[in-house]
Amino acid sequence: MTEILRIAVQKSGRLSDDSLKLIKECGIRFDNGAGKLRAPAANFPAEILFLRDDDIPGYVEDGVAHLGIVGENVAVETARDVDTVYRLGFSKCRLSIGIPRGEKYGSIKDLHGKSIATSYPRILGKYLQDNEVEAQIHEIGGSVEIAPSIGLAEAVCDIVSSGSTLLSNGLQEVETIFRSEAVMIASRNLSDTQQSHLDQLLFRIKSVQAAKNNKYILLNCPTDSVEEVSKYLPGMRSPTVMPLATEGWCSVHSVINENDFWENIEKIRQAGAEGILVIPIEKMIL
Ligand SMILES: Nc1ncnc2c1ncn2[C@@H]1O[C@H](COP(=O)(O)OP(=O)(O)OP(=O)(O)O)[C@@H](O)[C@H]1O
Ligand SMILES: O=P(O)(O)OC[C@H]1O[C@H](OP(=O)(O)OP(=O)(O)O)[C@H](O)[C@@H]1O
Ligand SMILES: [Mg+2]
Repeated sequence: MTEILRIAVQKSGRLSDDSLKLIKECGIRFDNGAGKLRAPAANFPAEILFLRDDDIPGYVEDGVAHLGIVGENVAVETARDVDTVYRLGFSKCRLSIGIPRGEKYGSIKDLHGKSIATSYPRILGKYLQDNEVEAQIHEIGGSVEIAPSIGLAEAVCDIVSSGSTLLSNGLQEVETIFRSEAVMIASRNLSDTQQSHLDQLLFRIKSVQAAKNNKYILLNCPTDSVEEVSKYLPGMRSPTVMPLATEGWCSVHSVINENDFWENIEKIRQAGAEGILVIPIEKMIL
């Protein structure tokens, strides 16, 4: 068995750019020249395969690819025997039911006896079954939102992000049945060596994501305020505090989480901080 990791990514589509960016941010270099469907990594025991996203779970199940990056919607719909090893946080979208705009909608029960066009018959079928609704599922490969306007079905179930595709096809979103983001899936029969390569890769991904979720912050504050300011800047262990040349003032350095950023910045300012600088972090090793 080959000991390198074959990582399958979408060749061209919504997942492609972010998947390749993530691999590159993990320090893995490869040459993906135009039209190339396989690219060996120069500095990691891996090879990148460029495939149709729907095919990726099957390749990973068969062990032809060892890892894959797909939307969770595809991972669940294809129902292959693979492990979801990491949620990657990009390509967030939802699978929703849409009906012609202006039509009345009370609950999913309203779809009883109707026909619904979708590329996700398994996820939709389970949702309908769980809600004891009997509807006719009409499976189509794409351009699903066109279905009601050409008389193919009375409702649709497709991916929604901004909602603009539904809107421009005269549809309204009435029910969200699944929330998705890109996930990394892995084959269930990796060798010990491949598992250790995967552990290394996941460690790098976590470091990249931690860096994205945090900022490095530097500020000046009166020495008397250091304790109050530090309450909002726990940092990785505790903030670094250094005296300024101006007596009675300090410089405080720390890390601040993106989610708490605006709320904490306001409190830090009220505590007397000034000259606040916020700098992106490239990697963060936890
Ligand atoms: N509008 C969107 N916003 C965010 N994520 C999306 C959006 N549309 C799709 N996705 C996510 O990206 C994945 C790939 O979408 P894309 O439209 O590129 O697939 P595709 O047309 O089936 O591609 P392929 O040609 O590889 O089969 C989807 O399975 C979903 O997880
Ligand atoms: O809510 P929105 O922001 O409009 O996004 C939803 C649309 O995005 C996807 O299609 P995509 O544009 O990737 O084209 P495709 O149908 O060729 O895959 C999806 O199939 C929807 O049609
Ligand atoms: Mg596809």
